[in-house]
Amino acid sequence: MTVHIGVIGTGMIGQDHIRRITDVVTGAEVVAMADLDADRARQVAAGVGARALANGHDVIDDPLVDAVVVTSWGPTHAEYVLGAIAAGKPVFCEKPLATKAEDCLRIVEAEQAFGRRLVQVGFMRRYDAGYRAMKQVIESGEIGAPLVMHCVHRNATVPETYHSDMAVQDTAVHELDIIRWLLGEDIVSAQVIKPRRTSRRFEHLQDPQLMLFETASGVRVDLEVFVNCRYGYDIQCETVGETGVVRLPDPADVWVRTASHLRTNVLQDWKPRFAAAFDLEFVEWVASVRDGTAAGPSAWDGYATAVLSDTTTEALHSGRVVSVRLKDRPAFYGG
Ligand SMILES: NC(=O)c1ccc[n+]([C@@H]2O[C@H](COP(=O)([O-])OP(=O)(O)OC[C@H]3O[C@@H](n4cnc5c(N)ncnc54)[C@H](O)[C@@H]3O)[C@@H](O)[C@H]2O)c1
Ligand SMILES: O[C@H]1[C@H](O)[C@@H](O)[C@H](O)[C@@H](O)[C@H]1O
Repeated sequence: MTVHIGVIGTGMIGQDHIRRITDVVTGAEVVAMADLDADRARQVAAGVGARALANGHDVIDDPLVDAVVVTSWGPTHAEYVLGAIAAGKPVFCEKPLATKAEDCLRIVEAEQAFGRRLVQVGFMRRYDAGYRAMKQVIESGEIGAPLVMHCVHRNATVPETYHSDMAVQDTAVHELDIIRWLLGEDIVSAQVIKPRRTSRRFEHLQDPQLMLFETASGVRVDLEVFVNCRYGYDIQCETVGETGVVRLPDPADVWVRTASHLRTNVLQDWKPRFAAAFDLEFVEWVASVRDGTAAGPSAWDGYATAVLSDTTTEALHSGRVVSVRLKDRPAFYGG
């Protein structure tokens, strides 16, 4: 059976996912799409022989659409995810699930009322081979109980519209999810330390930021977010356990020795770094839609991450250690 997909939001990542569904995933086809920019939707739709519809709700309600992909701007996600749940259709939503934690809760409640998981959130790092291998090592007990985790998230640069709160809301949000997933427990507090700012970028931006988290069992995590590091896109993660250490590998590249130098290249953005993870994410999502067995990052993960994101933003502004106030996880989500 071919899964017929409708896409809402045909901007940068929407187009990338449409290409992925069309060229990489078997057993799926994009049949309809919409964008606030109708010309853009028409152009992208023509490229894959799909229909451009007037708006996102028409995509959800289209009888030929089996499942929905939401890749519009963050503040519009909640409306479309709630619409898909009301229509009883599986929905893949790019991060964030919603920009407000209370909207994530409304989604969690609507999904439970429907009675079966329909929502998957686009935390693609869970599909990255390096992170998967690291999780396996942690869970095998080979390095003993995890004690400390060191993370780095660097972007070469960001546009001027990027502001200090986005360091957590747009960037560190990936670590907020992956830390919980790797360690299998929740984060209970957050603190943000503001180092000297880079002089190479905007006056309004606190960059870099050093975020400190504590998990329920007492693991301490430090995360450096530096979004104007200039040299490239660099993601690092190291977990220190009682009897060993496990480290995320750098993306494979050749080492060149010449003219008394040894060099290798650094990737420039997230697209090539996580291309294979995005591919696998969609292969597995389409398979789960076909089988009716949702398995990836859930609406609850989207909610927990939104609460953590709010907590960390509060910590940035207050300069204090802020406790995370999460609701109890319902049994529906494995609580
Ligand atoms: N997983 C990741 O690593 C990753 C990477 C990039 C972006 N994202 C997320 O994907 C989403 C889109 O990001 P992007 O970089 O593609 O942005 P973008 O601005 O390139 O594209 C967003 C598109 O949504 C459209 N849009 C806005 N409001 C709409 C509405 N109400 N209905 C229909 N279309 C609407 C815009 O016109 C635009 O074409 C964001 O939530 C972003 O955080 C995730
Ligand atoms: O939307 C992007 C994307 O999520 C990247 O993975 C992250 O490194 C960037 O900071 C963010 O702006």
